[in-house]
Amino acid sequence: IFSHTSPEMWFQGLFPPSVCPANANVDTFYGIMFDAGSTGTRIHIYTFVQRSPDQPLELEGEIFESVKPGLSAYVDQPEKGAETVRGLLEMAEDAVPPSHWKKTPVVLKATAGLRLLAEQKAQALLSEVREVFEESPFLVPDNSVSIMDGTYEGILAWITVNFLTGQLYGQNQQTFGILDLGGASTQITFLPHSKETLEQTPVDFLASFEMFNNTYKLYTHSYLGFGLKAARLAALGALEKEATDGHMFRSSCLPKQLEAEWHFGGVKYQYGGNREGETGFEPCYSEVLKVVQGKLHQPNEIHRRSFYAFSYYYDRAVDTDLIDYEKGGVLEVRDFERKAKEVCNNVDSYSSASPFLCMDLSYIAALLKEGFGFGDSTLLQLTKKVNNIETSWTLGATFHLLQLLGVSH
Ligand SMILES: O=c1[nH]cnc2c1ncn2[C@@H]1O[C@H](COP(=O)(O)OP(=O)(O)O)[C@@H](O)[C@H]1O
Ligand SMILES: [Ca+2]
Repeated sequence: IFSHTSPEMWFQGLFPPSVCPANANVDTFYGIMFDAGSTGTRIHIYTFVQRSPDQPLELEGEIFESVKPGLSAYVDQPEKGAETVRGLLEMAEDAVPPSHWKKTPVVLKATAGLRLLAEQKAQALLSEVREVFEESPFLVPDNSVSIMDGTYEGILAWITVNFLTGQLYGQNQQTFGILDLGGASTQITFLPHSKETLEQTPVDFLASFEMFNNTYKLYTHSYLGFGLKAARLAALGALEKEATDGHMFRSSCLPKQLEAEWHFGGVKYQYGGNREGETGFEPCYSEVLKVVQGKLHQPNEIHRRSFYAFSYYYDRAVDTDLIDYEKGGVLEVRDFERKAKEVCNNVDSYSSASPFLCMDLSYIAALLKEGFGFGDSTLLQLTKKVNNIETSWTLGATFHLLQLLGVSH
């Protein structure tokens, strides 16, 4: 059982915690969770305190670091890929006191980038990472390096957000749905209230689990290939083609005169603007529409639920000044479309930021509206951190891990 106290409250006493006599029994626990995403690898080192043996663990803080590119970029150099993990793990040796190393678990879960690789290549990468873990001074549980099922990605991120916003304990639980837009996959997760949703939803979109003495039945799905970067390739038509080498993929979403190269998942792509043809929002939107139209399940109930959105929803909103990088903010779905029009109809003046900005914003608008079926005026809470903790599935995964290891109940 966990509870979350905001950091401000811990320092209300007269004494800092370390010298306060009442804290003499406080136990500290650490948990190390790696997120091997399609665009980068990240380490989350969580600190928990337990004030007395019968009290729940409290989340005290997080240390976060990341490297790019992700493991899948090292598809043919697994050892080099594992070295990036070693570098991050060395940070954990500084963050966790040596006396705690042996009982601090370290786990890595890979998401869509590795799901898309050939099984053998993905396993080679994971086995190199396993060796790095075994050489470390930390506790390496069984199955500590794996590819995570997309269903868990959504559930665990939902747990993180609702835990951090205080919706999983106490009275007045009003949970939030979550929208995560990664590089290679995207997740939608919420707690349905209506019987119709449960009846009209394919069974593999529903997941039951128990936590904090409650049973939850969530609507959740991970769409592989619908992350922002995978969507770029789909819009460019680069996924249908067998041989990408030497072929120039053109799009009306890109600056007319642009010609460039791009590496993703270990493959090189050449792409460019529509030199002869049209550019701008209208033709671009119809390109990205083809990527999502009719391909996603549209639960009616999303119109009546509130959603937190993060990852690339957040990053692209920051890039176009829709929200502040530190503070985040609340947006309407239509704000993404409005920005997409602005950027796409002026694509040359924005291309220094990223030549893909018009395509990315158009895709986000299309995904939300035509993919999931959100209305123009649906409000989205854009958030990167809550109480200074990253909104990532990694916290939910760490809870689950500590529970399995019997550190908490
Ligand atoms: O801890 C985090 N907090 C917030 N955003 C994160 C965190 N880790 C990754 N992201 C975001 O996730 C996006 C990249 O997706 P990722 O590389 O995880 O692809 P995938 O989920 O498809 O494997 C980026 O927008 C990045 O900012
Ligand atoms: Ca991710």
